[in-house]
Amino acid sequence: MDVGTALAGVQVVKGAFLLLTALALTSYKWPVDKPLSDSATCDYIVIGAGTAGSIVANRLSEDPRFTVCVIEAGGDPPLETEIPSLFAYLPKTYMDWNFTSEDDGYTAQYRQQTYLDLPQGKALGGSSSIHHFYHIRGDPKDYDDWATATGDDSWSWQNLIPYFIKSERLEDPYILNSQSSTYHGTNGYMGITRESRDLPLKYLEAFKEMGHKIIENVNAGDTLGFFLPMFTIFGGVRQSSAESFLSPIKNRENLFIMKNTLVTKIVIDENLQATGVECKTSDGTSITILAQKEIIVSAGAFNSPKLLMLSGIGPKEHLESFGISVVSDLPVGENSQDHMAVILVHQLEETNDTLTSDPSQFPVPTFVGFGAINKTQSYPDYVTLNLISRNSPAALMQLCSSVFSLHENICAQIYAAGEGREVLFSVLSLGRPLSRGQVRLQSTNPEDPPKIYTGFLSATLDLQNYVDSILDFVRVTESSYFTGVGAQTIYFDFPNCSSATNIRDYWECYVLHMMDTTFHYSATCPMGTVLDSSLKVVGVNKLRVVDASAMPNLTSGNINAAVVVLAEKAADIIKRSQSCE
Ligand SMILES: Cc1cc2nc3c(=O)[nH]c(=O)nc-3n(C[C@H](O)[C@H](O)[C@H](O)COP(=O)(O)OP(=O)(O)OC[C@H]3O[C@@H](n4cnc5c(N)ncnc54)[C@H](O)[C@@H]3O)c2cc1C
Repeated sequence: MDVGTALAGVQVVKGAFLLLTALALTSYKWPVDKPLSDSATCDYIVIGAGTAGSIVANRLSEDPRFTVCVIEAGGDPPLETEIPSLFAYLPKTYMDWNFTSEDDGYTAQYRQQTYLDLPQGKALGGSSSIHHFYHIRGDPKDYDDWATATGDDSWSWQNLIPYFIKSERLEDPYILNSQSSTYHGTNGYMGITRESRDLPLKYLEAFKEMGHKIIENVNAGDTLGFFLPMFTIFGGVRQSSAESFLSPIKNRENLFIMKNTLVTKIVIDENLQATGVECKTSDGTSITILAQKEIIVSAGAFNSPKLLMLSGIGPKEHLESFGISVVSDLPVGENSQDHMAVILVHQLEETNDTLTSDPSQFPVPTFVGFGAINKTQSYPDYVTLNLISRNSPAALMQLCSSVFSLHENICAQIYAAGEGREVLFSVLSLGRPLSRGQVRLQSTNPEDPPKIYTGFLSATLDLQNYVDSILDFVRVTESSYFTGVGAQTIYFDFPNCSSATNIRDYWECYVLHMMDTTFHYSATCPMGTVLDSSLKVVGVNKLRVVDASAMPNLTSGNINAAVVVLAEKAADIIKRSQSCE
């Protein structure tokens, strides 16, 4: 099979899903569309019903005295978003904003196109309706650094634990009977389960032999080691924020969700107070909705800074270059962070068995590792998500070319490696990269995408840290299991790397060829500079940002759990400020 055939197969399945979507099989689950008329007034307006927006809308509408209006650019998530094994079919569809990175002369230079696809969800649930289910809170240091950046200790790991607990409904007898059960909730809205297949266990032992710990519960604060991850899957169904936080409250009378409606501008009056939003409805009509109390921007790490900038909040020079009057001169869009992925592939034992896929589970057995380069350190430098394939070259091809978009020559080599073999497909990222990107306006047209500069490897130390992390990770080939089955690291044949004279040079070159995103866009409107520690936009009243853009820094590992905890705490802050009025 070649990449073209693999992608054509994916397109056929996507086409079939599109036909199914017309039947609206799952529409009964979601809140009905409640279109608002021009000049309608709500107490709270929430822009975007993604991971964060759905949570904020749920918590604020718990108080029946207040009306909460949610304006979401996308529609209902279709059936295929619910089924865990189908995640590879969700990007590059109408549920995706289909953003791409700018060609910065460095990112993705060795791909067919010199940009990266940056999928982001456009539906109720936002990116949690298309994400990959890993539920990993990150390291305590990540949150303690939030507390330092904001000068507010309530953002520390210890002080956020009650919010993690509040959101969760964990179903895992082993963890719930262990000492770390106190870190988990069993009554929250968001169902959580854990990898239960045995296949990853031999890998955990192999990494243990190399000096890594096997961690029982990475979400309890001790992160350095390898472990079976938790997932936002429950009862075989995706636990998007829409499924978890909106579906159960779809009949609340004070909750108004307007779907397929794009917010184009935040209206800010002469007293620097946010008073409403301009939007374009599904039939193209422009209307204004007014907010009595507050506006909460939860449009995600690319669209939130774009919307602020279109509304006059952002770097003065940049806004003025588009003729936008400056309301508050802030470094919006300047601290963009993401986990750059490097794909590593190991070929293991021969096998004719193919794993039977259970649609209700994460598609393949998986394990995760947090490693440190400096072995005396107590927090991780790198994170690896590891997927196991057995005699399934087509599944590997889908990962390579559809989930990620690597060069077709590389995908062809991965396909060949997977025929009749077990393969370990690993996604390695620095937990806390130093590189920073930027989000900028392309134009003043709200329908144009923003310009996104990933900034990957712009901090030169990151490249060295990737190489050190890879060298630490691939030591596993010396373990008994790997040597026993004659495992091989796949050293791809990159023409540009032929001049590498030593292994470090080769891995440097490798990183440049095998880079992609892990979809953890964040920190573009961070607390500490753009926002204060209660997520209020500096210099503007009645306006907060609550989503991945509000993080001062990335958390190690996948970030959905961090966005959830941020939104839970934000809702509490807003409710408390209400009761003080
Ligand atoms: C492909 C993919 C895989 C991922 N895998 C994982 C994983 O396995 N584990 C993990 O922890 N994290 C994962 N993530 C990351 C995680 O899902 C996101 O970080 C998280 O969902 C971001 O939440 P958010 O609230 O900031 O934004 P989003 O959830 O993206 O929500 C933003 C919402 O705002 C809406 N919106 C935007 N602009 C406007 C506008 N102008 N008007 C109206 N509505 C608007 C959008 O349509 C969207 O619904 C993944 C992400 C992607 C894309």
